[in-house]
Amino acid sequence: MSDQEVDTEAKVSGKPTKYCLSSAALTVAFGNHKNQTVPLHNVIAASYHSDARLLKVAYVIRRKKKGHLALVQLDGQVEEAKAESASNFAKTTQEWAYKGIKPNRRLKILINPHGGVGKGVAIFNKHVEPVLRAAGCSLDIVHTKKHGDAYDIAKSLPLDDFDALVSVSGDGLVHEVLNGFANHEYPRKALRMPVAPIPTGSGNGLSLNLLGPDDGFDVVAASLNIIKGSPMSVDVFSFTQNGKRTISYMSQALGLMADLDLGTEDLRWMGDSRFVYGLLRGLIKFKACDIQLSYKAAEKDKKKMFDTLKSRQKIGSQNSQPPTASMEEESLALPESKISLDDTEEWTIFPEPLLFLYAGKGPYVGRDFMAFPVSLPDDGLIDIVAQSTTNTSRTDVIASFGGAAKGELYWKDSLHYLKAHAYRVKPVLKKGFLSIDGEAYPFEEFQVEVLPKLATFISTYGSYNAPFHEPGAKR
Ligand SMILES: Nc1ncnc2c1ncn2[C@@H]1O[C@H](COP(=O)(O)OP(=O)(O)OP(=O)(O)O)[C@@H](O)[C@H]1O
Repeated sequence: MSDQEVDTEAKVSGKPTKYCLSSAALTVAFGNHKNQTVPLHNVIAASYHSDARLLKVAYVIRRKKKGHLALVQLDGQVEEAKAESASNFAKTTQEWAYKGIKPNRRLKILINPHGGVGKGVAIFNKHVEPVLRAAGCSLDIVHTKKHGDAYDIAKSLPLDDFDALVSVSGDGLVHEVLNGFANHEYPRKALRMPVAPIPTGSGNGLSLNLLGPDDGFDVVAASLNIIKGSPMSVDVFSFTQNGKRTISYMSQALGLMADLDLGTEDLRWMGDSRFVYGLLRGLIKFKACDIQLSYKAAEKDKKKMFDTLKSRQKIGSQNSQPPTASMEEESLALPESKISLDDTEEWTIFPEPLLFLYAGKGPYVGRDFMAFPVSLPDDGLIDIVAQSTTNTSRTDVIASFGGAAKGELYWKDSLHYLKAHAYRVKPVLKKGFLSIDGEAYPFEEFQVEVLPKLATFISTYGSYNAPFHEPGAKR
């Protein structure tokens, strides 16, 4: 045992068990079983209860290499002679497991019982609540009863009573929460409240972006993120339509990309497969959506955007900590729009008919589609993807969707990809779908502008966790 290690022993279910703690991991050896080594990040609680001489340790581990995380709670009976060592061990484990992280977080939890295939409550009760309770979090749980409840709760949330807001839902409820915060008495302070998803909707893009493709649908990984993750500042968008401003945090879609979401509501029973079905249906029709797109571009060079992403990934979490706001700043209103609706200076009108327009932040918009692979949480820009119907065939576009889950569409010459400060859409025809963060909005003229670093999510990685490579690159 080195200076950096602490150990103790106890009996778990009558079996002698050895615990060894290093600065990186906890190792547990039960009787003759193989040692279990748990990274400290996955250790969520350790305590010693002198009255019953009980050492309690809780962590989450993957039982199979590619399996989901599962909660392990060890209650070890400690011999009298080992009481002091067990007590020190518990204290040190708790300290090391929460280095730089606030333990026992106070959580406001919103559950949409009807999100996705309607299993949100059951999943929360069985898999999420036990983990959060084992970590000593305090839970204030509300089941939303209708559309709009999450907005109202966020709008009047007593901000000092909670460390984070947890949304047991899909991406739609988070849209409501952020808009509730934007209309709070102290909107800036409200938007600094860290928000984290437990993925139980049909669209769970936010969870995929924060946790990555392997863990994005793992509700225990999402719980661990809530317990151990750090606040990460993110840009959001000001979406103005008919003089009304709404906050969008993820995506705006028109044409094929809106049809596959809003045009497949009747196929909810399919879970997120309905998006794939909608995509194929739309690609076969290959119908242009009649809109005029214009934007204020910041960058169009795909290689440069890719290189910026890679250098940001190298810096990792150092960049992501939210700046602390002063009291005066926190009581300010939301920032005003900087770009007026009639501004045309440095604006470009996109000249081609569009199969779809997709704009947003966060690489994944669904499990099967990394739409914005070079998106960054806080570059102050919005990524815009425009697929024209000229100079490309239906077969080419269908073929290019083969690599959509890995963001490979990005490299196709026929796909226009750019980063912009703002953009504007004017529908030419009357009929169509417009999806804002997966929610239906009127198919009417609108403008979108970036509001830098206004909202806060809880993140384990300090940026999005979406693996994206150059074509042919070694993995
Ligand atoms: N009890 C409820 N009954 C009906 N709708 C609700 C309820 N609670 C919330 N909603 C609404 O359900 C919508 C979708 O929420 P959620 O984020 O959970 O799922 P989603 O993945 O975005 O969409 P989906 O409904 O396709 O699963 C939101 O607009 C929200 O306002």
